[in-house]
Amino acid sequence: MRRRVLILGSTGSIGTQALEVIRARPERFEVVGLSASSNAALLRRQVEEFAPRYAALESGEAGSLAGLGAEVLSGPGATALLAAVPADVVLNAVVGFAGLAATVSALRAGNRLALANKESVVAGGEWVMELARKGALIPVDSEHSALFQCLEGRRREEVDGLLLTASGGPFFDLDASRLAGVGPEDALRHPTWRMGAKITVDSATMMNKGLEVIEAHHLFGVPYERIRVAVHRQSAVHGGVLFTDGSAILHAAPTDMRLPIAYALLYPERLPLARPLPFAGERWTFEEPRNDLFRCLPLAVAAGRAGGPYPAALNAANEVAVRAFLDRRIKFLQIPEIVEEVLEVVPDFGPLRDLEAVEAVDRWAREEAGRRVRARA
Ligand SMILES: NC(=O)C1=CN([C@@H]2O[C@H](COP(=O)(O)OP(=O)(O)OC[C@H]3O[C@@H](n4cnc5c(N)ncnc54)[C@H](OP(=O)(O)O)[C@@H]3O)[C@@H](O)[C@H]2O)C=CC1
Ligand SMILES: CC(=O)[C@@H](O)[C@H](O)COP(=O)(O)O
Ligand SMILES: [Mn+2]
Repeated sequence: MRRRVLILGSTGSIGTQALEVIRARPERFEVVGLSASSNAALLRRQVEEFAPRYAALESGEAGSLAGLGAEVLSGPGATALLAAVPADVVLNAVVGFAGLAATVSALRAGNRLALANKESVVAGGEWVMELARKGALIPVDSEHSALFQCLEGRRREEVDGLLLTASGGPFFDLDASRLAGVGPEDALRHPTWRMGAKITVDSATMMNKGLEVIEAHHLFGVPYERIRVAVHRQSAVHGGVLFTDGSAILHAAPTDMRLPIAYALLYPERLPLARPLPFAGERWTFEEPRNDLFRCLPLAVAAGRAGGPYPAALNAANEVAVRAFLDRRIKFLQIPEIVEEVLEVVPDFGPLRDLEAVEAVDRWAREEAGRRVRARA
């Protein structure tokens, strides 16, 4: 049976790799819909190649998608609308908080969600997980796909904790004085993965690992004190489950996002996309994170533990600060500074029980962070 898939964020790093998987095995998939933010030219080429029933564009030249046989959804909210179209699986590969509405829409429609957009789970927290419990969510983030695979068929009461590995990013060996001078071109040189700009900067600050700790806490229901992070420069081991008898089951795979993407799209089947690692001759190292220098990881864990509006505020402040860093309006070390300052002034937002409530926190934190960026620019 061909899986009917919707790819949200089809023009990005995850989206294009998902289409590579589909291109390699066209007999296994039917692309029902594709969506992008503003890259109409690439979306048009994708529509020409994959002939989906729907094409969605949030902003930009939607007129250029006309005449291809696809129904065009355009304007703000087009992606979330597409996410509710009946499908076997929806891949959410949108970047940032903008992906939350689509996550909610897919889950509410009863669609299975292959989730790359970690910001949805970070900002939406328990409330999104309640929606996910009613439907089905398969993680795409490499560490969470690893954990998902290690947990399959295990007795939950025998799980003692989780291990997330971090590459350490391009700056792990630098000292504070050198870190102060790094620019976007340095941060965008990830040592092991090729990814979109936002997540690549998050990897360099270690915010990516902080977001992933929160993501793991919600996806797998494991308390923060039982989630460990180890810096593993080789990015061969992606995660592991620690058991009460002292055993650990680790997941190792090539640094190739097509594997977790394909696993989530065709779950529980595996596609022969790559060869296993050679193992013999490899050297693997596991180190403590440098929390004194890379403040985003402990800030994120503290926000996760605080709960309520804190993770959404952390995420929004980070998105604003990363954008400003990429635009050279602030320095690298000002990213954690701004995030920390915003977290210090989070007011009481009451319980976050719907999208509007989470969006209110996001808006507030963006304003707070934006003011702090302008003060430094
Ligand atoms: N890249 C990777 O290897 C990994 C990524 N992830 C996560 O996956 C998600 C996507 O990352 P990545 O592919 O790197 O990001 P990219 O920046 O490469 O791509 C983002 C995609 O989202 C679309 N998009 C941006 N804003 C909106 C919006 N407001 N509404 C709808 N679509 C939008 C973009 O469209 P357009 O091109 O038109 O701007 C693009 O298709 C992130 O949450 C990231 O953390 C997780 C693990 C690994
Ligand atoms: C591929 C993937 O899942 C990324 O989230 C990756 O883990 C980023 O690498 P870091 O370990 O450097 O954050
Ligand atoms: Mn990851």
